[in-house]
Amino acid sequence: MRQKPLVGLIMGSRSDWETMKHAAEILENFNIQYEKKIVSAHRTPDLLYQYAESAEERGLKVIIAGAGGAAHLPGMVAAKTIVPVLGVPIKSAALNGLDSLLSIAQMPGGIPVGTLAIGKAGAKNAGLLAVSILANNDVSLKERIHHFRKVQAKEALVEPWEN
Ligand SMILES: Nc1c(C(=O)O)ncn1[C@@H]1O[C@H](COP(=O)(O)O)[C@@H](O)[C@H]1O
Repeated sequence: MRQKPLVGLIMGSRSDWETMKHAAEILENFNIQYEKKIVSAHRTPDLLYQYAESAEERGLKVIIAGAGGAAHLPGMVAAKTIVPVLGVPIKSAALNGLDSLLSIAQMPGGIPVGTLAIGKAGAKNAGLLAVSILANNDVSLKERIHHFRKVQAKEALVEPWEN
């Protein structure tokens, strides 16, 4: 039987997938059950409400939301659920993602969104943060994160003149 998704990976547009696929890659590498979906506060507001309102009872533990420009998606999702929301600012063409970053980060007190860096690194880190949150209740996942960090540290020291 397929397990229920623990992480919801959503994005405002299909054009965000190039960035958000880096979060998906992390979730897949750690073998986390997740679902992915295009949801937009602007273009599909009813779907957004439905998605956010049902997230908790559907068993989602973390939502990763990527959006660019007037990036209202993460904040609006957070307004409608108590499931933790991690926001990924997509690098926009007009303002290089600074618009996305500020739209996601500058939430009013009371409705938190954990904001990551702009673009690929932010998406990757959102995936890793979701894994860390889930690992609080999963010892074997914790061990795998420790292993990931060890491998990463080793790789960081590979010198460019080595072959
Ligand atoms: N920021 C939002 C929201 C939202 O916040 O709900 N919905 C779409 N968008 C963003 O519009 C940008 C351009 O979208 P298109 O490429 O589809 O024109 C995308 O980065 C998307 O996240």
